[in-house]
Amino acid sequence: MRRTALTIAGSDSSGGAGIQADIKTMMANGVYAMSAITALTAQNTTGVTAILNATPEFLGQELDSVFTDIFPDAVKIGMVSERELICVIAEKLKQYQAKNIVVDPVMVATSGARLISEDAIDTLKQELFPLAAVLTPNIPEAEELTGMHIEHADDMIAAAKKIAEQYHCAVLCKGGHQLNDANDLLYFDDHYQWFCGKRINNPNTHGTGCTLSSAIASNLAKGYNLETSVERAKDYISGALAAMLDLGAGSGPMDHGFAIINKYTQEEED
Ligand SMILES: Nc1ncnc2c1ncn2[C@@H]1O[C@H](COP(=O)(O)OP(=O)(O)OP(=O)(O)O)[C@@H](O)[C@H]1O
Ligand SMILES: Cc1ncc(COP(=O)(O)O)c(N)n1
Repeated sequence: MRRTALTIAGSDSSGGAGIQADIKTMMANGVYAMSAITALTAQNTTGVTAILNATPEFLGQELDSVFTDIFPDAVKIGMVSERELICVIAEKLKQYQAKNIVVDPVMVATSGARLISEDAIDTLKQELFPLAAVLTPNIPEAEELTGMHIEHADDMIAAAKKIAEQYHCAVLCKGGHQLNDANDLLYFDDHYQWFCGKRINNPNTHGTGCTLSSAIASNLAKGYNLETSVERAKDYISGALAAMLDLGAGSGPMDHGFAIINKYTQEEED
């Protein structure tokens, strides 16, 4: 039977991050994708110009519609910018006993735009983190969550441990951007494991965080354990970066469809 996954996140009009990246990733990873949209963003590869949040009532109705019909085998949570929206998500996830929850604590876009209000970060920690199977902060997010300064690989271990112990969940601290790009640290069950990838020299990294967390959720939905899901997700994102899609004037999107070459696309590609 086809496995299913739900993304609860914001829409990116340029299609490289957010809901659009999540759905493309889930499809490319072989699961049926569903969405509950928390916000519309007017955004492209150079920046975010406007954000329109869903109302908490509407988000609740989206979640009811999904959970009462096609129950997701995994849930990925991305951009949620307001406290009331976070509370509705937590309430519904508990009500429906959602499983395999991956929380990407999205705070700032690659382009620099802030995607969560300051006061919502505490609510995110209190309401959503304890429900997560795994949290996937990047280095600035891990710094914000711990108050620590992360400069070396050892700092990533210490920060991930601190977050994991505080919220009783696994933590994948992503090395991207600042430190060592392709090396991510998974802290779980009182130990850690590095997932080392080959750094791909591609400036187009818009949506890497969304893509990685959705690929992890997809693999959890298919029944893989956490370590295997992270390994497979890294393999997928490396392929999407290595395809060297080059679109837009800023940090462009990856090629989420790099692995889906079939009779409908082959003729045009040749
Ligand atoms: N140049 C690169 N080559 C290979 N892998 C990369 C590269 N840059 C990032 N990654 C990988 O992409 C994944 C996402 O990490 P990253 O730190 O970019 O997340 P993020 O900062 O949340 O992303 P974003 O905010 O851009 O969406 C990680 O597995 C990371 O190792
Ligand atoms: C709707 C939405 N969600 C998440 C991100 C973060 O992705 P990135 O940091 O790659 O811009 C984004 N830009 N837009």
